[in-house]
Amino acid sequence: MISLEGLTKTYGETTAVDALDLTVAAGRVTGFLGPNGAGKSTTMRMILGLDAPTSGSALVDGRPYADWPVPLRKVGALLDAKALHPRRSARNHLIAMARSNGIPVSRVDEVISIVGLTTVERKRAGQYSLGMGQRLGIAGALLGDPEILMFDEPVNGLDPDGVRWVRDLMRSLAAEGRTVFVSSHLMSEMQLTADQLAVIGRGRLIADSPISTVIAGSSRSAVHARVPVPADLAVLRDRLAGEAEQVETGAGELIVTGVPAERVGDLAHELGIRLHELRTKQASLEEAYMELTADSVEYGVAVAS
Ligand SMILES: Nc1ncnc2c1ncn2[C@@H]1O[C@H](COP(=O)(O)OP(=O)(O)OP(=O)(O)O)[C@@H](O)[C@H]1O
Repeated sequence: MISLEGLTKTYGETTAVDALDLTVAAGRVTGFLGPNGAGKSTTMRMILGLDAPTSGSALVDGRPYADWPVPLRKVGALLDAKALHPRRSARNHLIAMARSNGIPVSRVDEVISIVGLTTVERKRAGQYSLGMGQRLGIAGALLGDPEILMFDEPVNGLDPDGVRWVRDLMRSLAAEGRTVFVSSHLMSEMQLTADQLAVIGRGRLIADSPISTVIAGSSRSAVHARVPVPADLAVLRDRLAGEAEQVETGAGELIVTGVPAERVGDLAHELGIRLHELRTKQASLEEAYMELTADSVEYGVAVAS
């Protein structure tokens, strides 16, 4: 488990992370989302003790990362896949990491095989493609067989096969009961990978909810009710107007937000109105995310109105 309490980091005038309270639980994948510059990497760096908080705390299983006797066995992280010695082979890089953390070299062979780098393990890291570097970074994160894993943009540069592999890996790590905390800008991928979402903007927490709640909360998630008799459509619309967030009338249908399909169905039944279709159209995570962060985008492009 990762616990952030009042976590704050300022760099001069910039508040990168602003009084963040967040618990990242074990046994699920928590997606860490937010626009560029929102403070995701800074938060992850503070969890690993690479940056000191200005105030507040970041604890892993109740203690600061550096207080664990062998931190790499507690938390494995991929923060910057390019932070490698270019002349060192993947194998030697991992052996050096293993030795300095008291991890047996046999584990190096295991993780190289898990990430699929066996055929290139003796090649210098400087000659690796972006995707191979990501795989090596993930191997480093897995080296200590840690309970907690953090990945900053792990699918950057991976081909579709690699993206799927990372998704399956994260799901299986969480299924083993580990804490998986992963940042990404790829919403379609997060929708397939994460159980829980922590969304930040300008260093502040915007949402901390199951992914289904984030999607259900979007105004793009709506109930569509097809009503064959126009007079009935108007009656049902007027009845819903009092309790729905929004009721729009389309061609022979009502589009209702803020009221579940069950309620629309029950009301139609009470009013003796026939429905030919009643369905919930879910927003995509991308749509929900764009709404949530609309006020927090710092580096957006001005749109002509
Ligand atoms: N070492 C530093 N010195 C000064 N400012 C910094 C430093 N590190 C980060 N910042 C600033 O802190 C803010 C948060 O940056 P951070 O890299 O944590 O955001 P992020 O959410 O990871 O962004 P991205 O999605 O673009 O990677 C930004 O305004 C950034 O410019």
